[in-house]
Amino acid sequence: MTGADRRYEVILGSASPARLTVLRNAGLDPRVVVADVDEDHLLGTMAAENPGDAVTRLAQAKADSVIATLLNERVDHAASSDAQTLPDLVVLTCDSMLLYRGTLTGKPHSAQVAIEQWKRVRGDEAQLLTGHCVAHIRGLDVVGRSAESASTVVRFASVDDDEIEAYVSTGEPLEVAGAFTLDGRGGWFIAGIEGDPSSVIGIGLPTVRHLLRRLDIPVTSLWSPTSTA
Ligand SMILES: Nc1nc2c(ncn2[C@@H]2O[C@H](COP(=O)(O)OP(=O)(O)OP(=O)(O)O)[C@@H](O)[C@H]2O)c(=O)[nH]1
Repeated sequence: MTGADRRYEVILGSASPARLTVLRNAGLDPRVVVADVDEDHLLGTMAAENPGDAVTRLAQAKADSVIATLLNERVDHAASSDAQTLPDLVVLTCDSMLLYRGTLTGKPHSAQVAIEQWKRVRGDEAQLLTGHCVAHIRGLDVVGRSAESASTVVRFASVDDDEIEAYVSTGEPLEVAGAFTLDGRGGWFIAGIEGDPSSVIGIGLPTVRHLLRRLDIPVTSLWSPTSTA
């Protein structure tokens, strides 16, 4: 049986509504299983790591957490029937951070930090890094894993203080990496990007396609049936 013939269930190991929307708009209908990872603690142990490797390691840690949850589910199921009869699982996890002048930043979490972030980057450019991990589970075994990061140059417009205050007051930038959204109100203030827009929003479609191909899984075999089919 080739990768194109097998039945898969896609698992998005993320609480990110943006990642879910990107995947649904791109033809997948993932089940969400949120990872339980202390990202700040893990990041603290990776100070010396290359930034791209750091976000990839975070994505892999999220994958480890989600895989453990899924295998526990399956072990319970296997007690009552053969786990081999279950569909294969494709697990997707990510971690996004902004790299600016050598410093990685995640979500601001507060208005003050978001305002400071915008006043630093306005009129300048930075890289939005997203680490990706793809894992393939068959029965009770992880039969494949691949991971890599994607980098997109983001050019920030020369926004004025009033625009920054107005944007931050919406609350939108507080819980997104780099304190901006490309596909939301932040879009007014992004002068341009060089690279994959989906990776900026949270999950890079070309990167995931490439990682799936490494596991001999065509992304088209994961697509939901089209309404015209
Ligand atoms: N809508 C939108 N969200 C963005 C953008 N840039 C970053 N984000 C979000 O910022 C968040 C980055 O934080 P992460 O730690 O990678 O992910 P998370 O939201 O904590 O969710 P987990 O995957 O469960 O850790 C993600 O939810 C991204 O989707 C953007 O341009 N648009």
